[in-house]
Amino acid sequence: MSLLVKICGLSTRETLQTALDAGADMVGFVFFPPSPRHLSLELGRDLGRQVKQRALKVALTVDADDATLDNIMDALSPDIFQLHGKESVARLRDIKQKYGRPVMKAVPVATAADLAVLPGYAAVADRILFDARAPKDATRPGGLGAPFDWHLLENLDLKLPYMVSGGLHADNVAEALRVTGAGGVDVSSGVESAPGVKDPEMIKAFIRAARATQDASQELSVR
Ligand SMILES: O=C(O)c1ccccc1N[C@@H]1O[C@H](COP(=O)(O)O)[C@@H](O)[C@H]1O
Repeated sequence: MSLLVKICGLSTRETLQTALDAGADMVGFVFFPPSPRHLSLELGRDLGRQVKQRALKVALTVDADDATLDNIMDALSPDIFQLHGKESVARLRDIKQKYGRPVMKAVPVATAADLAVLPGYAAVADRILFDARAPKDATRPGGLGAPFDWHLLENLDLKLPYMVSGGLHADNVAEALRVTGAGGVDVSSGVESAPGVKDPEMIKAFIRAARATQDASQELSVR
């Protein structure tokens, strides 16, 4: 299966276009006011139209209530919800049922014990996103540019597609993929020049570096 590359936290027409032209499979839009990447519904609507089905639109939310999700559905009509808070398995089930969209559950990782939640989520989620666990005093549960110990995923037996995120950038994405065996990668801070400010060249470099790992493994498999 081909590698999925997600560029998250896009907030301008220019950088969204860069991500689309560079071949991002998923483009992420953050609806979480404390984030420097938070989008208004109006901007979400505008950027969503620009995607024109060239990539999957991902709505990132954190413990959002139904009223918030209703508004995001109306503005962006996301292809996937990325649930990055403490949403329960029951809440995932409700969201899937009410909105008819797949859900990608972010699982914060700091130690092996953090993986104990997987059987519960795996029964309902469509995809898992492993991210570094944020420090207790962080203002947001992700998008902090911090990696986790990828070796914790080395012997993972998960019958569900999964992606990895947290502190990825063009120079470490190949190693993250090699160690974790993930089917996709997600980046925000690693393609920014400052929090919330995406850099077109860094976006292109990240996608190139991720795709290069895929090209290398395809080359090996035909030998
Ligand atoms: O991007 C944010 O501001 C954000 C806010 C709240 C939850 C998650 C957020 N971002 C996601 O966090 C991971 C890791 O990001 P980074 O590359 O380390 O900056 C990624 O999945 C983002 O989608």
